[in-house]
Amino acid sequence: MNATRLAIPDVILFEPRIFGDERGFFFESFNQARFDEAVGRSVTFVQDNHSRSVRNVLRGLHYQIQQPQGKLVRVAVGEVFDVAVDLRRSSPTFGKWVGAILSAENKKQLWVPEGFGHGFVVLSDVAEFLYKTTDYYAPQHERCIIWNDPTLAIEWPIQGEPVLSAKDMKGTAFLQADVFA
Ligand SMILES: Cc1cn([C@H]2C[C@H](O)[C@@H](COP(=O)(O)OP(=O)(O)O[C@H]3O[C@@H](C)C(=O)[C@@H](O)[C@H]3O)O2)c(=O)[nH]c1=O
Repeated sequence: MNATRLAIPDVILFEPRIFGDERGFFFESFNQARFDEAVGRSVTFVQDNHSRSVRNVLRGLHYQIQQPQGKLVRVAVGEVFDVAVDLRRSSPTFGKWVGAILSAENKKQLWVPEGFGHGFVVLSDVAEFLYKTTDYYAPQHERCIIWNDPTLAIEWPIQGEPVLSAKDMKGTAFLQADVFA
């Protein structure tokens, strides 16, 4: 497993070692000891999520202002562009974003720590998105920043308008959003 810190160093891209043979493939999709070593601390996950979306669906930018969730995300079907936005005011990279292509083919995983907004857009006909979270879903603490916020200026690799949930259409501007200390 290869672990690479991105331009926001707390965000880590994992590339698992794939064992292919005539039957298909095998890889460790999660290894607690290796994960903790790469992150540099002990991380506990409490929830696993799985969503399916069609092309151009954009989910995000989501976070929980209390009970913040670290997320280890991956794609089992299709391809997405996945984004993490640093929402920690005290961070040197506050308001910056990083993105990565995650796909069933490349099997990459992104570690999006607590204190980040998270979202993705689907680049294939369908995508199945799997992720582990470090805290439970708490809708009362859920916040959404609008995907196309001009201050964040995320370069989503799509043409035209994405497909959004009613909730995500009403996302807040970054400059008005609740953020972390
Ligand atoms: C996220 C979540 C949703 N739900 C329910 C609430 C709702 O009825 C339905 C769909 O929820 P949403 O529209 O919020 O799902 P979705 O837009 O996929 O939300 C997810 O987006 C990505 C980008 C993230 O980062 C996740 O943390 C999460 O916020 O599922 C749960 O029961 N548990 C959960 O953990």
